Amino acid sequence: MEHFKYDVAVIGTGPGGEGAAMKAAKEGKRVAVIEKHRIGGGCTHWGTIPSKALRHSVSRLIEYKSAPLFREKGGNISFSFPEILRAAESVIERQVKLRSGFYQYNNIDLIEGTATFTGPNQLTIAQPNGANEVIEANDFVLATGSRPYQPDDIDFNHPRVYDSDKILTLGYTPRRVIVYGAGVIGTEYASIFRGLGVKVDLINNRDRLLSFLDDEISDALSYHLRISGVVVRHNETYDKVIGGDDGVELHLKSGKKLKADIFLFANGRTGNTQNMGLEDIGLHPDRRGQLKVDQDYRTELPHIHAVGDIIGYPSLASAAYDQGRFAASAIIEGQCHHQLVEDIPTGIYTIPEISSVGRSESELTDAQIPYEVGHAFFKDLARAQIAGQTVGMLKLLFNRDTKEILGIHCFGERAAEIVHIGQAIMCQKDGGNSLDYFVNTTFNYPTMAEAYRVAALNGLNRLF
Ligand SMILES: Cc1cc2nc3c(=O)[nH]c(=O)nc-3n(C[C@H](O)[C@H](O)[C@H](O)COP(=O)(O)OP(=O)(O)OC[C@H]3O[C@@H](n4cnc5c(N)ncnc54)[C@H](O)[C@@H]3O)c2cc1C
Ligand SMILES: NC(=O)c1ccc[n+]([C@@H]2O[C@H](COP(=O)([O-])OP(=O)(O)OC[C@H]3O[C@@H](n4cnc5c(N)ncnc54)[C@H](O)[C@@H]3O)[C@@H](O)[C@H]2O)c1
Repeated sequence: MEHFKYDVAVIGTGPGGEGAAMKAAKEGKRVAVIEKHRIGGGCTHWGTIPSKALRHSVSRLIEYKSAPLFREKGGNISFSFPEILRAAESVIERQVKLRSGFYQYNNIDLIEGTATFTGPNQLTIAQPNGANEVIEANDFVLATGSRPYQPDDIDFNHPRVYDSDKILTLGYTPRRVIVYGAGVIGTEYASIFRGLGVKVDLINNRDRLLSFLDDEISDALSYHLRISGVVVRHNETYDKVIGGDDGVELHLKSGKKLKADIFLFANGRTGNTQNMGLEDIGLHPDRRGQLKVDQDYRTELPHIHAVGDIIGYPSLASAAYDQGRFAASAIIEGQCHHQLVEDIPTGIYTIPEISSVGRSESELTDAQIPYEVGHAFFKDLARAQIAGQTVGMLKLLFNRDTKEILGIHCFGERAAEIVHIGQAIMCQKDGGNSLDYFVNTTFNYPTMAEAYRVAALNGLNRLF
């Protein structure tokens, strides 16, 4: 039987799938995209977008409560978790509408259903109406994302036990939450719940928070989470989680016991590669559901590419979109002419927000690179004082001989935006990457960007 044949079939409409589909369609390929849920992927529905929208509502609430002008007027504003969820849902709907349009305008066939390989060049798509559609394609891009890792010994069906997907169904504001896992997801959700006034225990199975960050930034996060009221416990591992009618108990291997209204497990993710017939065509995901790819995002089968969370690091929406485009260009041109930037920026939406690009102090010390440090504290910037956002710091690490910027580390309001100013200078070639830029340029005043001038001068003053 003849099946409909495409040049490229993309599975998943998260950032990875979207990047691949758009690039292939723009280059004139006949493209099909298969999605089992709704357009936008985990990024829009369970990951980046909802968590950032929740965090935005909470940080505005904190800002309102701490602004002297509003405090003088009185009025005790508070939000429930379902209320901030509703605000997030409205963003999700706008994203779905926007992204659906992209597929339509670019004449991409969108097929609703779950895709399984039934041959090296064939997909069978189980559709919601029970029908199966079979399509064939010359090339494939797998962009099926990831899901929360769920260890077998924790009962995620218990109504008080949540992961980062299920938490988006929580219908009330708990009084007390245990967040297990102090990676990016755990620390972001700890900030969200604490900002709502919920008592939070954050359990970390390592010895510091987000150890990939510069130590000073990681210490600042610990300090600010702690003074906001989050109880952070390091070097702990769960022994068992017991869900009851009136609460959930966490028993730690160290012998400690904690009780809360809900338990949020946020410790790791697994790639969505199961039940896709991959093994039948010769592709074998590892124990975390991830696939290996080469520099052109090709799996072991050269006509099947994989991007985004299913290939592991960096597992970011930002990177997944680029990877999708690169994979499509490899299909079209035979190889990728671009790669992800070497220094992938980090944007962590805790309260305070964190962002960095480039190397940390300990990495530079280990590499024996002679660097110097320039600091700017938000409390000393006019714009931060006006905005009442005085918690934060920008730190520039630069080569003391060449003044080349080696690392930018920031925490505080809008850190994830601020870091990109420095990133643009850092990636200049032929001497363009120099601290001097920030001293010799004129900044708008008052701005947060001015932090670069302050930090650069601070650093230069340390040279002798
Ligand atoms: C709580 C949380 C917060 C995050 N915050 C950030 C952040 O602030 N910044 C950032 O850059 N990244 C963030 N991330 C990571 C980011 O969301 C992911 O890296 C990104 O979504 C990965 O994109 P993707 O295209 O690989 O997959 P996804 O966005 O997960 O999309 C995969 C899609 O494939 C579909 N699919 C799966 N299997 C099939 C199948 N067999 N057939 C058809 N369709 C299928 C799924 O339904 C889904 O729609 C966060 C993640 C989480 C969980
Ligand atoms: N602001 C952001 O950029 C942002 C926010 C949230 C999440 N994310 C992305 O989501 C990813 C997941 O975050 P996280 O906080 O859950 O985890 P994490 O990456 O910090 O990992 C937590 C721990 O779980 C382990 N682990 C991971 N997957 C596992 C698996 N399948 N089985 C067993 N152990 C596993 C890891 O080794 C680690 O010890 C991050 O890597 C990040 O890229 C990004």
